[in-house]
Amino acid sequence: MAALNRFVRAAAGTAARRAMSAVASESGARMPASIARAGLAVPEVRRVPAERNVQWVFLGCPGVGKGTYASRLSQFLGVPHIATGDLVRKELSSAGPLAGQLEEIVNKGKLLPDEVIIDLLSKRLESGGAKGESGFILDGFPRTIRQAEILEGVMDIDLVVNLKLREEVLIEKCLGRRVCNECGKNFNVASINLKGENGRPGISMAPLPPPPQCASKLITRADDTEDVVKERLRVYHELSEPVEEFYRSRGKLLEFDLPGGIPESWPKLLQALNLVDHDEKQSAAA
Ligand SMILES: Nc1ncnc2c1ncn2[C@@H]1O[C@H](COP(=O)(O)OP(=O)(O)O)[C@@H](O)[C@H]1O
Repeated sequence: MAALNRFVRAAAGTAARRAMSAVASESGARMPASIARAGLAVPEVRRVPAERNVQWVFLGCPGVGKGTYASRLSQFLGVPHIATGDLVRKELSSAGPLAGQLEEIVNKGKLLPDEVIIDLLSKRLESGGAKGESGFILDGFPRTIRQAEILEGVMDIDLVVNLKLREEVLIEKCLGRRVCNECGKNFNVASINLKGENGRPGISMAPLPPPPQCASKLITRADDTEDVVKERLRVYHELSEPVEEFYRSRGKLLEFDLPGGIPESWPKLLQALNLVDHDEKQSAAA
């Protein structure tokens, strides 16, 4: 647990603090051209120091699309997309000594202990840093106030994007999610069409079909059953929602209501992040 110790000691402000921030900001640190172009002169929360890449966090309920948009944005900005859910699933498939116990927790829709997650994340950041990675988009972390406090103690998080969707859509999206067991990409068979009511706008989301090479390799996550999804939502409201306030009170939270599927949401998200200038809006929509 050396990596965990380093992360936790870092939170207390020891020498490891410098090591962890070095991991996040060393070699090749630069401002991506897209950000430089966009200027990021808008709200304070979107300021990124010129000497390093972005360090952003995606928050949001299960099924909201954190993985989809964090992954797109990471390609757009040239920074790694680090999803703790993916790290957990990799660990579960590794047949390590703890895999069985961890799997039981995950499949009940509960959160893993903070220490386990911090260990996985710390190792991932270290190996990325050794390969010259800089900056990140974190997805699925932090999910508790304690995780947020530890992260805040060791890294400068520039911006936290809070994705939001109606709860009935979240459940349908989780139940419709399929994952390619070879490349790990997510697809969705759900076709969502909810009418607006009581002042709320309607929402339509087309299915996200897999390409032919993934079509025969699709699996459903063991924690994407209706009961487990409802438990994950309950856990989110109880333990993870307070993390939104943690960042809101620090002026770092950007709330983003998804207006629909990827074709409508992606260009609007880029605009909300001030990552496209006027000429680029057309091509971003493509
Ligand atoms: N930061 C975290 N803290 C505790 N447990 C986590 C964390 N990230 C992932 N997990 C575990 O991995 C599971 C899957 O995570 P993820 O793919 O992010 O799910 P979701 O679709 O619910 O956002 C979670 O339900 C939880 O058991």
